[in-house]
Amino acid sequence: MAVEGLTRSDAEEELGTLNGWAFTRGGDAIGRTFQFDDFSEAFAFMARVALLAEKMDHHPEWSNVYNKVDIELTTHDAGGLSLLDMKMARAIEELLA
Ligand SMILES: C[C@H](O)[C@H](O)[C@H]1CNC2=NC(N)=NC(=O)C2=N1
Repeated sequence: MAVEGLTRSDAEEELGTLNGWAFTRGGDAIGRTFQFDDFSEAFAFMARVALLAEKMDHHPEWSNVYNKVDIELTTHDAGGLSLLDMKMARAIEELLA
């Protein structure tokens, strides 16, 4: 299913309203590292993000090492960033608020 991509300037504007996310992949994705006290906290966070991903039908690319979770968001169906990535980044932040 095609999803409309974001222009660079729209993506920059959205990014400005998020905390700690930065462009990666030359602007085709956004990424952020989350750090927790231990693995248990990190994995609990991942479980919540997984449920969010299923609800949004939008899935992160991520990795975990002990207490750290690296997340990259991009929209495969758009070949780059879309509003869905920004919406998901915001929803992930809200999980931690
Ligand atoms: C068929 C299904 O809805 C699509 O493949 C969804 C699933 N999750 C997705 N996740 C991400 N990150 N990008 C997508 O384009 C995407 N597409």
